[in-house]
Amino acid sequence: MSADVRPIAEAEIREWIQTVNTGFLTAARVTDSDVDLRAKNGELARTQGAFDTATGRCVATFRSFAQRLTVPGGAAVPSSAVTNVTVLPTHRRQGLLTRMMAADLAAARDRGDVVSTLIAAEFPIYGRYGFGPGSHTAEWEIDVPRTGLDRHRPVPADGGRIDLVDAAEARRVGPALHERRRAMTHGTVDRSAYRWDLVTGLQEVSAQPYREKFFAVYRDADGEVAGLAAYRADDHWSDAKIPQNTVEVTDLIAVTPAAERALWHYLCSIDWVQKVRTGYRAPDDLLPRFLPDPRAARLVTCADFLWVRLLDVVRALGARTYAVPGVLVLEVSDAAGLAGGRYRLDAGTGECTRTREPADLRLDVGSLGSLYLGDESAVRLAALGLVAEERPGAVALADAVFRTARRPWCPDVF
Ligand SMILES: CC(=O)SCCNC(=O)CCNC(=O)[C@H](O)C(C)(C)COP(=O)(O)OP(=O)(O)OC[C@H]1O[C@@H](n2cnc3c(N)ncnc32)[C@H](O)[C@@H]1OP(=O)(O)O
Repeated sequence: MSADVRPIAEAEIREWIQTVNTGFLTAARVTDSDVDLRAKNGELARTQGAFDTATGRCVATFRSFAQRLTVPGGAAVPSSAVTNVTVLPTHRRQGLLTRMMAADLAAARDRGDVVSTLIAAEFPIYGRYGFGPGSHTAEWEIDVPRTGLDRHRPVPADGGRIDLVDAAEARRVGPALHERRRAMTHGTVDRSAYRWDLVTGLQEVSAQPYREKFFAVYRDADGEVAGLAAYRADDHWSDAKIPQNTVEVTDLIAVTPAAERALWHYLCSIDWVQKVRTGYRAPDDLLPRFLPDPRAARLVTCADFLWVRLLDVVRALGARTYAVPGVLVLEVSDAAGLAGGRYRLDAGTGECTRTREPADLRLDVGSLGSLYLGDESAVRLAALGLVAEERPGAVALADAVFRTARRPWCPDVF
């Protein structure tokens, strides 16, 4: 079967969304509102489709959009975020994703994007295109009675206060809070106005119907908003008429540890609630240690999350800061020919340049993507045979240079 791969036209949006829904195993029918939202919020030039040459039908989809990724030290680099990747089951393993990805990465590099990012549906898909797992995510289930928290005193002890607000108020205060957190958390990406509309129910797409939530805002002792939690609860009672509700947290944005602590305490203090599912958090989240008994928080998910593909090594490595000084010469291989070469990183000055000096380490661009945000250990990659040491001590130095005290975290799904 042959297919043409190209950006879609406006008249093809409906069929393109239907293909996304089918590829993601969602039977939802595409509505006029879905089409309008995609037309307003997607750049058609960056929205690719593959069209079967025999039938003319859209059989594969791919989209990228402009994003900002916070790197260690707090700078934000321009990223091309990849999403809505699907190939119909009838057309898989014929190279369609490979063609769409090649076109998108080349365009992103030509545009001047420093990295490309995505959240992989399955681990084995994207390594071949030069992406590496750059951050991880974790989820806990809290056994509330076991926490040891005093659930009869949910009011913050630090002079702050918590108020329940409606979705419109959450939509109003949320973006500034999210931006503050993005600037202080490497691995975080910006959240668009469109996404804010979706998570607060102001807009809805048929493939992901909105379910009502509660929103709690934390204000510190000075009255400044420093945290927001969005959550839902189910309605379970035992035969003995004992409430056994579970709270599912969909978002908890805090810009101070005090706000974070107060919101978790609040969520664990709601009458009837026996369990709290935290939603995706940082793998080194403070949460378990906020509880008098941290074992009450059982880790239920720990997996790779944000994948990073370096497109411009000089700008990428030059944008972040490093834990310790040191000079490393990296020989980076890139099968796609986009970012390969030999680079000299001076971690003391933060400068990265192309060089002809002998290499200290050899690695491929995906492994550099795994090191980039500070999550992965060079020592571990060397043990796996993914980093080769050309100068004794270079692996240990790379480990010290690249890693960060707190692990990167991307709270947003895109
Ligand atoms: C960022 C996001 O949107 S993540 C969402 C990804 N989409 C999904 O998971 C939806 C369901 N899956 C699909 O739609 C498709 O299988 C895709 C998009 C993952 C792959 O599309 P395809 O057109 O089949 O990929 P393509 O033919 O270009 O495959 C290239 C290579 O990757 C391999 N590959 C592709 N998908 C997978 C997979 N899921 N697991 C393991 N290997 C895979 C292929 O076997 C092939 O390897 P080969 O060259 O050694 O034969």
